[in-house]
Amino acid sequence: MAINLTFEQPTDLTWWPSPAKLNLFLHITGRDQRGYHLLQSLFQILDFGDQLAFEVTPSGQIEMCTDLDSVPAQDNLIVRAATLLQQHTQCPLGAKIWLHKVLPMGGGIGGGSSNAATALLVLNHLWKTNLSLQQLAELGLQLGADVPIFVHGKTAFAEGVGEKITPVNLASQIYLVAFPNCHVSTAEVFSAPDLVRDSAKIAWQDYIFSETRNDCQKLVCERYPKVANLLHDLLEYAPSRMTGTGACLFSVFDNMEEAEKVKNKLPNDCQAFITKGVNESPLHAALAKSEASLKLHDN
Ligand SMILES: C[C@@](CO)(OP(=O)(O)O)[C@H](O)COP(=O)(O)OP(=O)(O)OC[C@H]1O[C@@H](n2ccc(N)nc2=O)[C@H](O)[C@@H]1O
Ligand SMILES: Nc1ncnc2c1ncn2[C@@H]1O[C@H](COP(=O)(O)OP(=O)(O)O)[C@@H](O)[C@H]1O
Repeated sequence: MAINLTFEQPTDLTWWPSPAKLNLFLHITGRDQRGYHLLQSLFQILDFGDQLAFEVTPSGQIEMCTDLDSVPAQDNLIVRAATLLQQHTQCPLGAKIWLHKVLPMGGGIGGGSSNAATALLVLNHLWKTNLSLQQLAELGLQLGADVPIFVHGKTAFAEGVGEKITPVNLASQIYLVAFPNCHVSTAEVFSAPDLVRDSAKIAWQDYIFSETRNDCQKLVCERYPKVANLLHDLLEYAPSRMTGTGACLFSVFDNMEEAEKVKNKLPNDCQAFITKGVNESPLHAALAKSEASLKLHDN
């Protein structure tokens, strides 16, 4: 059973990264038999995100410690990921899991999916359940289309509903990510009759930011004036676009100073952060370090 415990941050546990992503472009190229939208998208992993801490317990219980009141424990993607891994591997162990949330939820920056991937990867490590990245990605796909991207932990070109992944190396750029203080439901966007669904397929090698789009952006801007207004402001300063099905927007910069100047001009009620794009998830770097140190201790 999953329960929410009082939020008390541990001081002596390792905090594991759970990074955000951007969709540098998002083209809708059709639909599959279920009606799900077939996409082409460039997922950029960011060096910024939530953090999770884990304590392995012998009880078999999954316990969530968070002040995130809006999501009941049993619906939390972290608990769902832990339970899925536990059931799939018949692992008798449990875990107490702390979440330090900084990413806006339902903003198209993948916070929930990333949290699920961090839970799968770290518990697989701590419980020694030894599933491969591919097996974890397949489990993760049951929780959400973007979970496999975060499990593989590479900036990547994705097709299908996000499960066909080709890692790509992008030059690191600086991103200002801004949340227009409104939530856009993915289901609402994908059920809109006037959504563009017939973009021509491209080869990712041909990717140039200015020649790609987010096919959901026009529709979201028409329905959500807050998104349209913030995008209008950002476009005055830098190349800018919506990520995922919104509502977050991002602007691309060559350096932190320029990004900082624009961030300072944003309205006060607009949550925003500046970070750099990375080709490998900070979680994978942390896991590699931890596994290497375990091997050192074993020898
Ligand atoms: C389009 C992306 C790009 O990153 O948007 P964001 O969620 O990040 O904004 C994601 O792949 C979103 O995937 P995910 O976040 O798992 O979608 P869900 O919330 O499960 O989808 C809600 C509903 O949207 C529809 N849906 C979702 C994904 C998809 N490729 N086609 C769809 O038609 C389905 O009806 C689904 O029931
Ligand atoms: N650990 C979690 N973090 C964020 N959202 C979660 C979590 N668990 C469940 N959810 C639910 O998933 C939804 C989508 O979250 P998120 O991944 O942050 O958005 P998006 O897919 O738009 O990037 C949230 O609105 C929330 O109801």
